[in-house]
Amino acid sequence: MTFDVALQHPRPFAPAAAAFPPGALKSASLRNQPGKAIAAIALPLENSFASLPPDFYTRLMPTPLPAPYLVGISAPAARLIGLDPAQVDDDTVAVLAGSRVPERAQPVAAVYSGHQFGVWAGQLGDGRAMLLGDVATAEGPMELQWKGAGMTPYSRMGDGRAVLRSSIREFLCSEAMHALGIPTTRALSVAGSDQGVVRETIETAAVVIRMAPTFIRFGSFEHWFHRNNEGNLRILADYVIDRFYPALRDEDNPYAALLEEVTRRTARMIAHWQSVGFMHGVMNTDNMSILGQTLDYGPFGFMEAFNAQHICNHSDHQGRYSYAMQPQIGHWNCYALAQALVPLIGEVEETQAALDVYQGEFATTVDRLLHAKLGLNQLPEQADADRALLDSLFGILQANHADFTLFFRRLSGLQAGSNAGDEPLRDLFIDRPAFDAWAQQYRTRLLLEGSVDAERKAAMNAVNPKYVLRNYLAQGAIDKAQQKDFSEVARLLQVLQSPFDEQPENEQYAALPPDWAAELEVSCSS
Ligand SMILES: Nc1ncnc2c1ncn2[C@@H]1O[C@H](COP(=O)(O)OP(=O)(O)OP(=O)(O)O)[C@@H](O)[C@H]1O
Ligand SMILES: [Mg+2]
Repeated sequence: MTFDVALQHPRPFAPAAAAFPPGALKSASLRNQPGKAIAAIALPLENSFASLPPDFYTRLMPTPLPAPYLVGISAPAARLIGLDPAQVDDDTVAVLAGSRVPERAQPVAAVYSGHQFGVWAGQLGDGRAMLLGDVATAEGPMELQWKGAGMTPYSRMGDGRAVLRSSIREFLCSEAMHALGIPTTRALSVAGSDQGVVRETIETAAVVIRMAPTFIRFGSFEHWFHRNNEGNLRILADYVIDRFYPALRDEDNPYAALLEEVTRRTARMIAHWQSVGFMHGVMNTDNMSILGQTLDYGPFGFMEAFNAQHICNHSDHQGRYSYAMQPQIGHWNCYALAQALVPLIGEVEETQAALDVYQGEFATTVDRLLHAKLGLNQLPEQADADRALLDSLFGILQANHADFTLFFRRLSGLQAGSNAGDEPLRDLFIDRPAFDAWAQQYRTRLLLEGSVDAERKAAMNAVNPKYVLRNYLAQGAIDKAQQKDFSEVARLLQVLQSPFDEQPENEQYAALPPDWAAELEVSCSS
């Protein structure tokens, strides 16, 4: 399938405003009363983000949840920040829940704006997320953020809380995506409480601790652009460049270089999503990380029965964020960021040039990833024929609604010289002759490059996951957790942390969804 990344721009670039009013925005006032800081765990926290002027955030304290308990912890994420996952005592759980604040924490909620479903939404901000600070790790400074820790000045109509259901989903998927090698924010933990939270029904509250070098979003830049505050726009861009993209400082126009690099990373991230069938569900510009990491796991889904038009977000009536649309929307979102950076870049042409790298970067990455999924080398003279081979593959996957993950995993077992081992693959298709015809083309292509079955199988199994977070698996863990049995959260996490391994004892986690899960719908409610 060729992904179409041509897009309708929201509007032409506006010229940079001649002058910006100084200090256009005062930071929102603090609504939460500061609580008492208690050294529950001795995290050596700094807060680099809080060194920005106060316009960028509000200092505040989380609202404690009563009697918190641990629902899940990611051992690798814990070790990354120097925590021993086996030593989680009550004080630590209280910190993970936002019920206690580490002594060195300087909690802040950040302001941002954004485009939601293609429409300018104005000011949003961390309505339920709060940054504790950052910790030095082997991978560089890592910010820790509570999600669901109470109201902030940016909560608007919301209650500042997150429910157990959505928190488990975010926790599991963050770590699953990381294990798949896809750029993403991480998740350290989920802590729950019996405190009720009103959604469609009454659910219970939970807090996830997320980790990322920064949670700055495209919408953080759009915020200052739309307020005509070039001073703060520049402060934010300089902060991001100096801290996260220091090599760009030496470029002739560091702001254009920033846009180009973020555009490239975004294109690559979305190419990775397409390659594993991940659908984000809410690709609003306030959910786009300035680091090109997957951010905000709400109504996401992994493709099961293949349908390029699949919409994983029950509330997305137009299908704006369907699987097939994701590449275009990634470009659209970069456009919104570009618009916000025009005042710093100066030249509209230079801005456009930085944005124009998107299609090429996406196409190159997706082509590389799809070749790897098929176990094929990229041969220049075969480029057109390979495109046709991929087009016909996606055509039969679509026509047969074949399971995306199982197809690619089983494909590694196909033999180049014989159809003797085809049955598990053929079984995924209703139209078996269509599969046979495609398999014959594929075999011809394998033989052309002298592909060796065993080598190809090993290489394909290293890129085609066996285990992804299917909605029904997440739901099974959630159902048990809602009965206070957290064992399935732990087990599923463990399975998903090695998605490419065979794990014979966990075969059932690679199975097709049961009938009851076919109509499972995921809403924005979280
Ligand atoms: N329960 C809530 N209480 C307060 N604000 C909320 C709540 N749910 C969402 N928001 C806010 O609504 C806006 C858009 O919500 P969205 O679902 O994209 O974000 P989120 O899931 O809360 O957070 P994040 O993007 O940090 O993962 C954000 O400003 C978010 O903080
Ligand atoms: Mg969000």
